[in-house]
Parts: sequence; C-alpha cells; structure tokens
Amino acid sequence: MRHFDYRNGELYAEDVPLRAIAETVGTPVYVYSTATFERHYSVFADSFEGINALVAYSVKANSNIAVLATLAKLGAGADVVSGGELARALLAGIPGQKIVFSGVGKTKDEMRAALRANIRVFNVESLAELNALNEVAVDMGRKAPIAFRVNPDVTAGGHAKISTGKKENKFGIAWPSAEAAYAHAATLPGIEIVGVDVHIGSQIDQLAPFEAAIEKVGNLISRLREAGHTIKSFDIGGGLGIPYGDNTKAPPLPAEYGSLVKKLTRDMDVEMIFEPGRMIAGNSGVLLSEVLYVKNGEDRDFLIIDAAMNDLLRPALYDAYHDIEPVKAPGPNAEEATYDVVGPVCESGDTFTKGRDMPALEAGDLVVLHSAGAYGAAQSSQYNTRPLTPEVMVKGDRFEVIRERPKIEEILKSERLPSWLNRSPRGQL
Ligand SMILES: Cc1ncc(COP(=O)(O)O)c(C=O)c1O
Ligand SMILES: N[C@@H](CCCC[NH3+])C(=O)O
Repeated sequence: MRHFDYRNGELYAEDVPLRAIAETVGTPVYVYSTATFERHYSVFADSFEGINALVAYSVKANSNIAVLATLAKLGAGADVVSGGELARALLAGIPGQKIVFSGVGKTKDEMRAALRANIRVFNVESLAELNALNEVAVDMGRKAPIAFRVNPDVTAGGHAKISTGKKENKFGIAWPSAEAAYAHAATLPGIEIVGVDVHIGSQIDQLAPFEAAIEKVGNLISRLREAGHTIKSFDIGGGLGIPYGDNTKAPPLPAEYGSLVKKLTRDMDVEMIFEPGRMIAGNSGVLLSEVLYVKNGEDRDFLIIDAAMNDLLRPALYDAYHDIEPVKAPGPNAEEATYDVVGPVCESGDTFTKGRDMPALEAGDLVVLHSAGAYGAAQSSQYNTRPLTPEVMVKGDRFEVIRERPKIEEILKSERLPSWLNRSPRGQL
C-alpha cells in the first residue's frame, strides 16, 4: 500500500493533498506519513515474532522528535550515536533500557549522560574507548554494560561511502583482536560485558552478507562463552536496503531477513538487537519542492527547483537515485521532457539527477523527491545560508509542522562580531 499516491489528479500524503501543505508551509518541505512509519516498524518487528528481540530504531536516519515519539508508542527502542541523539530519544519517551549507544568517538561527557540515563548497552569500538568508559564508570561508582562492535570484514552495501564492515573501514574492533579485547574488558572494574555487536553497512540489497556476518559472529560468541564471558545479546545493526524506484535489484523483504536471522540464531541463546534506520524511515517521507525556472542549456534542459543539495545531500554525496514525480498527475496526453534536475546552490554537484525523462513542467509546478525520509532532513545543512527545510507530519487527514523553517534573523542571531569589528557593545551586528 502506498501512502504517497495520486488521487483526484494530484499527489496525496495519506488523506492530505501535498498542494495544501505547500500552500500552508511553503517549499521546500519534508513531508512524512505516520501510517507509513507505523507500517514499516510493524512489518520489521513482526518478522522477529517468537524470538527475544529489541528493535532499536537508528535515530540518525531521521531524528525528528515527532518521528521518535511515533515509533516509541509502538515500543521501539533507539540506537544513538551522540549525546544529542540520546537527548532526543529520552525526550521522545524512549526508556534508557531500550537505548543502545553506537559510534567510534563517544566523549566522556556523552558516556556520563548515557550512564545517568541507564542505557542498555554501549557498543564499544576500540580499547582506547573502553578504557575511557571504564574510568567514567568507576568515577560514577557504576558498571557500564558493553558489547564490542566487531568488524567481521565482510563486503556489504552498494556504495563505498556506506560500507562499514570491511577491515579498511574505521568501524569496530579488528576481527583478529576481538577475543583479546573481551579478555581485557573482563579485567576492568567499571565494565560489564553483556554482548556482541556488528553493523556491516547500509542499503544492503542481498541476504548473503548478513548470513556471513551472523555465522562469523555466532562462532565468536561460542568462543567467548568458552573463555568464560557472559554473552546475553547479539546486536546485528541495521543495513537492510529499501527500493528507491530505480531498476536495481529489489532488496530482501523484512520477512525474508527475519526468517534468515531466526534460522541462523535459533541455537545461540541470545537476545537479538536490531538497529534499522532506512528501512523504517526511507519511504516514509518525501521532499516537496517547487519548480523555480526551466532553463534551456546548450545541449540540455535544466529544471531548477527550490530544494537543493543542502536539503537532500544523498544524490551529491552518493550519486543516489530518488524518484521525482510532479504533484499534479500528468494527463494521458502530457508532453514528455528530459531534464537535469538541479537546485539553486552554487555547486555543480547540486544536481538531483541528469537526463531524467519526466512529464514536461513549468515554473510554479510542484514536484516530490521520493524516498527522502531517511538521511534527508537529518543530513541537511544551511549551506548558502539556506534555512533548514521544515518538516511536516501527516496523520490521516491532518498535518502539522514538526520542525519550523528558521527565519533568516534566527540563523544570523548566533553569530557575533569580534571586539575589533564591534559596532555595538554586545557584539551584535
Ligand atoms: C551503527 C549503525 N547502526 C545502524 C545504522 C542504520 O543503518 P540503516 O539505515 O542502513 O538501517 C547505521 C548506519 O548505517 C549505523 O552506523
Ligand atoms: N547517510 C547514508 C547512509 C549512511 C548510514 C549511516 N551509517 C545514506 O543516505 O545512504
């Protein structure tokens, strides 16, 4: 079922015409569907029915508090990678015991905040980080629950910039050092070993890399237990790919992924932890934008829209494909055109697609970039002093702004003139 679909000749988000959102909030704007978030979460969680599992939504994919609160109501936990994400997850009502803390560079302040929040587990990525965590925990009179994120050296994920489980990647404890790392952790007074963690990449479109990683980690768990360690949880990270509408191979369905995990972990006697991000958020949101100009270049036509690479970085960063559709349904005799779709930012990389065939459009028409719910708003910036894109959540026939578009004055407010350029006593411009 598509929650972004044409009805009465125009594109809707659930029961709300996108045109109405553009008229009220302006463009560019991210629009999310509550029903899609809920459906994706349930489809994913249901595929692990019968096993002991925690679904810790990867907050980095889409960290809006309204998104987190929508998922929290369904029982989701959170995978966080910073003190900021931790604060968001707690504010959205996700209990500490459902929060896992990932990332290669946690600071001592972030460790303290996470210990105070009584999180479930720190996914530790180096001995240096382990020692820092031990110091913080001892100082606080606590024991920090840890899993090592191990790097199984398997190939996964489409783009080099999103592969994480190869030995040349910065992530995880090198596979040959894993057992020694556990042996060291067992000697530290502020550390309690609770599990093993792995995350091999993102937008993974086959089951084989997951299978390879699970088998490797399963064997590691047996060896760790033989060495006397208590391993209660196995976190297999996120990474399940989603369809982006291009003609690449369709990724496995959550049910297929779930069956594989259940089959391979049946005899491991562990609680499974999952950290899905894209799978939950990616197709739950679109970026709605208005055509500013059609420009005829020497050998091509440019569709210049009011969204840009600062709003949705994925095409510029990973050559990612996003479906682009007009909000007004093209009629049967609609003229076709071929466009390079670009934004207003002063970079040639500010290009969403090149040579794409689509219905002919003109200034003032609305378009959506699909599959923009994950790593869209979360990766946006104010480059070119373009205000952060607002976000809107739809539920049935209602919609509300869940992040406002900052005014230019608000953006400038945090900047100061140094004293030598000062024109006013308080450094204000
Ligand atoms: C540690 C960790 N967990 C979970 C995720 C979420 O990945 P995905 O959005 O591919 O499910 C990521 C990002 O790749 C990650 O780095
Ligand atoms: N941000 C990336 C994925 C990176 C995942 C984070 N570890 C994307 O848009 O595809």
